[in-house]
Amino acid sequence: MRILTAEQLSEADKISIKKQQISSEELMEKAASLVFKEIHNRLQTAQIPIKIFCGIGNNGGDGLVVARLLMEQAYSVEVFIVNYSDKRSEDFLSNFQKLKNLDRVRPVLINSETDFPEIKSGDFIIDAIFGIGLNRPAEGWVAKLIDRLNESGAFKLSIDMPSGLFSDKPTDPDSSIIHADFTLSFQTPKMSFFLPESMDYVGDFQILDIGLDKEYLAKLKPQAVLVSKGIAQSLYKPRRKNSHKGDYGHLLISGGSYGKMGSVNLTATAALRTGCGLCTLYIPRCGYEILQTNLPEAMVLTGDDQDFLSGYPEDFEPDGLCFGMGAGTSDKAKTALEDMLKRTKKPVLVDADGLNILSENKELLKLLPENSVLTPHPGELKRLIGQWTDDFEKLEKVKKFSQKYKIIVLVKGAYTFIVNREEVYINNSGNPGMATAGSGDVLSGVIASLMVQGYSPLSAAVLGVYQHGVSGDIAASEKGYEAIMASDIAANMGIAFLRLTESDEA
Ligand SMILES: NC(=O)C1=CN([C@@H]2O[C@H](COP(=O)(O)OP(=O)(O)OC[C@H]3O[C@@H](n4cnc5c(N)ncnc54)[C@H](O)[C@@H]3O)[C@@H](O)[C@H]2O)[C@@H](O)CC1
Ligand SMILES: Nc1ncnc2c1ncn2[C@@H]1O[C@H](COP(=O)(O)OP(=O)(O)O)[C@@H](O)[C@H]1O
Ligand SMILES: [K+]
Repeated sequence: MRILTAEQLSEADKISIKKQQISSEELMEKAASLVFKEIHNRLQTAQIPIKIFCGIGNNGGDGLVVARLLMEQAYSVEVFIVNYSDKRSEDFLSNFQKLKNLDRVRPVLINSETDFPEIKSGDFIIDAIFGIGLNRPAEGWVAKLIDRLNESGAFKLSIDMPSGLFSDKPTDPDSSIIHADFTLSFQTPKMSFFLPESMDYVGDFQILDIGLDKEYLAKLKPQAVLVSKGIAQSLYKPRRKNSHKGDYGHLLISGGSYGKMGSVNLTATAALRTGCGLCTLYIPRCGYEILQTNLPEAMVLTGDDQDFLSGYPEDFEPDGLCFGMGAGTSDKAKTALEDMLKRTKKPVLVDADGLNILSENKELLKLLPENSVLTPHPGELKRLIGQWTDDFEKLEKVKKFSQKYKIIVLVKGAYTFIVNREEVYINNSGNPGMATAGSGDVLSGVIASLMVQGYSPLSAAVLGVYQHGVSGDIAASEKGYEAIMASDIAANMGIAFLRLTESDEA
């Protein structure tokens, strides 16, 4: 699914109306009917008090259509017009008239704080105040109304956008924004749904296909692409019957230090569970017995130092390299990274302390082979690219950084962003149970394993992040969020690949 801006979407509305020879009112009726169906499916005519707050633009128009359709099914509906301006949109006005014609309803105009209705925690609120037309933060009594709705404890369903939230630019966190429990959004998800600063306003969300012109939408340059199972399936390369371990690549994982050998174990386990043919670990001496005992499938080479990573194995030509987990940032580890980068022309994956070493020694960034993959979490990212003022600026900085060094950069989080120059992918699989020590180490193993199996670094990153999340979701369904350990994410990778190749009907 492609993420488009408010501007692109309103242009697409216009083009679709023209091409499909329908009126904008008909498009609104269609869009709002989809919202109504979702509500009706869930409520099944339950007589809970529904309070619909409508602005005076087209988002408000949607709310009016939903109100009418709910009333036709004998729901208990009260409609409030958030009358902040007299510049009502045409489609708002015609739907306002249609609603008044029902004569079972008297929409209440809210013109100031004194008109606010009482809102009880058992109410069901439909928020149709502002949609993608928001052009400044909510102010005055409208802001107070939003605050009041938030404080009410009532369930809040937002149409298209939580009111007060911008779709594709930063929103001032001190402004008033609906804290939706659920958002039903039209045609495509919006960028702010995925950014850590704004995702909490959206609640769970669902996208409703309102039938905008597919041909036109396909031509638009998206802000980002949401990674779906379909995309992951299109990247997947099935294993051939006529193949042997040499066909699936030899990965060298370099990391670890005294007390942190577990990270290498996790990365290597994940890499082997993701199908690389051979896996060699390059580690400090203290890890030799640990890893040879724990993971017989991996081969182990050690450097000269007992506790820290040092040097780089002589006469060794793996198909790909993964550096950094548990490595520490000692001078020896820095030299180990430098030696590795000087010896390889193939894209590498750098994670964890490898990233911290790059942050402290920026000259090493120039040694990264083209299309190398960096996998920072926000803390590591900050050290690499510097502070940002908001999530949109962060994304722009990451794009520039990716362009400058010709590399692929992940921004890990609840939604992981995969940035390849101007191109952005957003991953939607995974769950909060994965916020646990070592799950990033597992991710590195998964991506690096795919890289040595002949996937391009970008495909490996997109498919790897998606599969990592699916594997975490399988672990969550078996164990619950709290009990997930990083090793469970690695352990479920096989099932995640089985799921990937299953058709959805199955
Ligand atoms: N035919 C269409 O264009 C369709 C539009 N749809 C709905 O239309 C919405 C967009 O409608 P609009 O463009 O009318 O905009 P909105 O309804 O989102 O906002 C209403 C108007 O309020 C004004 N405004 C913005 N920020 C404000 C603020 N902080 N305080 C006071 N006034 C402010 C703006 O002038 C804006 O046009 C979408 O989110 C969606 O819900 C859907 O019905 C699908 C079809
Ligand atoms: N709330 C969440 N929802 C989905 N995925 C998450 C969540 N929290 C963390 N993750 C995933 O878990 C991994 C954590 O990586 P990282 O912070 O590097 O952990 P560690 O350093 O302990 O290995 C990332 O891939 C991230 O996307
Ligand atoms: K809204």
